[in-house]
Amino acid sequence: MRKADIIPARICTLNEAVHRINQWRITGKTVSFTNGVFDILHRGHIFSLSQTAAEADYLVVGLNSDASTKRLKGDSRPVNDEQSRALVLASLLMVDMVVIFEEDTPLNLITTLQPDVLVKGGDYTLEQIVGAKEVMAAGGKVIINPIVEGFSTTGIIGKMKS
Ligand SMILES: Nc1ncnc2c1ncn2[C@@H]1O[C@H](COP(=O)(O)OP(=O)(O)OP(=O)(O)O)[C@@H](O)[C@H]1O
Ligand SMILES: O=P(O)(O)O[C@@H]1O[C@H]([C@H](O)CO)[C@@H](O)[C@H](O)[C@@H]1O
Repeated sequence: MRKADIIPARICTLNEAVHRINQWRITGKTVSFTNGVFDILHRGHIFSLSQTAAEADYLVVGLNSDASTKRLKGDSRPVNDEQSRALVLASLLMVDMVVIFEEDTPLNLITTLQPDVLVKGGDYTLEQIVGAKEVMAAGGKVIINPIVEGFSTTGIIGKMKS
């Protein structure tokens, strides 16, 4: 498959994701998962995605839809629409799959995909990480990656406004 075709092919519906992950699992591969809005990509995202990718054979990213993002981060967000954010994530070397979710949280996505490793950034405590209990109950691992200080989408927007 040409590189240009590989990138959009990484953006999956939930059903496509279940099927593809089952294929990966048949060959004994492991899956790590992280989720977020990933609105204006920055080096903190790259660090978090790289940390998550390093934990398993394949990296799946749960991406908040535009409607979910608005409920979570306010009406002025996202800056970039869900298809654009999905394409940017899918174009990253360490990302193997992107699944957009409409809900307020990725709980249904996580319990459906049952990743071996769930990773979130240090802006969350273990108790705050949606899906952590379920992943650990299924024998998986939950990792909180350090925060790269000084990098956030909100901060970038603020700098652009000032
Ligand atoms: N500076 C950072 N260092 C490490 N991880 C980060 C950093 N910023 C965000 N992350 C992680 O990246 C994922 C996506 O976070 P998100 O899209 O909310 O980024 P953000 O820059 O914090 O956005 P916003 O400013 O809109 O809240 C989350 O797992 C979050 O923990
Ligand atoms: O980009 P964010 O704000 O880091 O991503 C949110 O993460 C929430 C987190 O998983 C809670 O434990 C999640 O509930 C929310 O939908 C966003 O993905």
